[in-house]
Formats: sequence, structure tokens, C-alpha cells
Amino acid sequence: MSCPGPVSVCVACLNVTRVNVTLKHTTSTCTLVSVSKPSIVLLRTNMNSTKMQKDLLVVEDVDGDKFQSSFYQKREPVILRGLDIGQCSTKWTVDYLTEAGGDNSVKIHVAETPQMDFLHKNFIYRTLPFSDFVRRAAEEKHNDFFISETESYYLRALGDDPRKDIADIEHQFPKLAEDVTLPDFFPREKFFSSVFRIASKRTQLWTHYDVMDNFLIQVIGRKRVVLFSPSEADKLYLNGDKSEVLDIDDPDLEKYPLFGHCERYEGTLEPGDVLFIPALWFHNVISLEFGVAINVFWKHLDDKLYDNKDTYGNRDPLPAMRAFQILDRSLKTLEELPEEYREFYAKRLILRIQSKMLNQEKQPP
Ligand SMILES: O=C(O)CCC(=O)C(=O)O
Ligand SMILES: [Fe+2]
Repeated sequence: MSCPGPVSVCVACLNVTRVNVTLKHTTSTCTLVSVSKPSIVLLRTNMNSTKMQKDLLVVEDVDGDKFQSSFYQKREPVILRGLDIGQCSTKWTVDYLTEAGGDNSVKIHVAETPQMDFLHKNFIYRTLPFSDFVRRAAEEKHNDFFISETESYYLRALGDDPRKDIADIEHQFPKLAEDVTLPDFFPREKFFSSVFRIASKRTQLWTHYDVMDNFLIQVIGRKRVVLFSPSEADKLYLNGDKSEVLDIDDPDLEKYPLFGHCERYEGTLEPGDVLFIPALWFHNVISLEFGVAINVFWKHLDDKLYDNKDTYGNRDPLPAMRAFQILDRSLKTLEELPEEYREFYAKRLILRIQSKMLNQEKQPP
């Protein structure tokens, strides 16, 4: 690939423009090594992007104001590099985590293959002391195991009583929480949870969305992240909040033809990176190495729109849940009609939703 020359990004609109900055050319992308202005340093451009695949933006030296104006209001994902995430970035090793993690037991996913599949449940839940779990997740071959010596582990930490309590590292892992500085880019009263995410090398988490805004703070290990915009929902073969398309790199296009038309955003988190995942953006992650991350969910909408029994941060907002219930009732009502009438009126319902609710440009052909 020939280098198209120096580029920079407009801080206001994020359009990539050509300006006089220095770039170091690498085989796949150009890395910006110096620039005087603008003050956001763009480390990776969209040069590698195709129509269907875009590189996630990677930006450095972003403060709260810049995050708000350049990224948060646009509700687009971005990788924030170089933020102060606290001493965890230097202090945390497997030995330290096992010592400082406390005596908690954690409920973990254990699977024979690293590609975890929630819809067909190819994993089992097991409970281990946190320290044993961390050791096992960090090793590639296990002496002690549940299924096989190469089994994969994944922890999504929960509250003390997951039916009532919300995951918060300050409560469940107080000593480790002292080492973590959460980005101060949202109002504290909007904070919902902070969740440990620890994974064996190669573990892949199914494509799903969450209903809250999210900073995924990668502390140890590199992670590949793929995101899909909420506007791609009609091509993702959803089952609730999850996509049926498990193998996003080699999808079965006979079964999932529309997935082939999906636009994806892809990037690699390095240790210390923070990925902003706006609510409703689908995400799929692969731990390229043993991975330790913490994610912070916070409320973007008014408090009263969220289900206050939701301890995970993934129940749809209350009005959306009510709308689903009403739709189920109206579908049930159509059953009073003979089949050809039922289909006709089901189509009319779809047309009404399309004309009233969907942006014309985004309507399916
Ligand atoms: O990084 C991970 O393990 C999963 C991240 C995720 O799903 C989240 O932060 O919502
Ligand atoms: Fe998630």
C-alpha cells in the first residue's frame, strides 16, 4: 500500500483532512508521530477502512471537555489512549492480583472452546476463589480443570447478591479498587457499576449490546474489539440483546445473508486504553492475551427510564419494554383473524412502524 500522505483530523467534525504533520508509515496504517495542532492527537486514521470495515478512532490527550464535545455528543465509539487509569497499569500482575483480590469467590464461565456462545450455552458456570481463578485464567494449560486441560475462563463480576446488588469493584475488591482511576468524564451521580472482566487468552465474547454508556478500561493484555452501530440491528439476527452470528470473521452467509452487508468498526485495545462504547452499540471482543479489564457503566438517560431491578445494566429501558409487551398483545389480537388477513395486517403494522418511527434514509429497501 502506498502512503497517501500526511493527514489529520478535524476536532469538531472528525473529518480526516490533509495537513502538514509527520507520519510514520507502517504496513497497514499510518501512525501520527508529531503534530502541533490540533490538540487531539489522532493515532490512527480511517485509511485502512473499507465501506464495510472502519478502523476505530484512536485518540490521545483527550480531556473531559474534548471528550464531551468531540465524541460523547456524537455517540460514536472511540479508543482513548494515554489516560491516567491509576497504578493498576504498572502494579497489576498475576501474583499481585491473587494477593490483593481478597477472599471472594467468583462465579465464572468455563468453556471447552474459547468462542463463548450464550445463545447455545456452550459453557458451564463454576465458582472458584478469585485467586485460583486468576491463576487459571492466566495459564494456557491447567493441572486442575473442570472440562479439559485447555478450557477457557471468563469472569463478568457480579454484585454480592446478583439479584439485588450491582457490581462495584470498590465494594467487592476494595484493595484493587484503590489502584484504579476511573475516567472523570461523566457526572458521578450517573455512575451505575464497575465490573471486572477477566479472560483467558483467545476468549471471545458474543456480540451484544448494553443499555448504558460504557468505558471499557483495558488493564492487562491486548484485546481485539469489533463494534456495530445500533443502525445495523436489522442485519445482526438478534435474539434479545445478542446476535445469532457467532463467527463474525467467517459468518455463514447462507444462514445470515444480511450480515454480509453489516458495517463494522474494528480496533485493538492496548493495555491502558479506554474504549468508549455508547449505549446500544453492539460489541464483540477477543482477548489476544490473558486479559484484565474493568468496565464502567453509567446512565445516559433520565434515571426513571431505567428498570431499577436491573443489576447488570442490560435490561431495555422501561418504555421499550412496555412497547414490546404492547406489540406482543397486538400480535396476539391478530390471531383472531384468518391467516391471510393476519399476514396482511401484520404487514400493515410493519409499514406503520416504518413510516412513523424509522428515518426514511435508514429504512430497508
Ligand atoms: O471486554 C470484555 O470482556 C467485555 C466487554 C463488555 O461486554 C462490556 O464492557 O460491556
Ligand atoms: Fe458489553
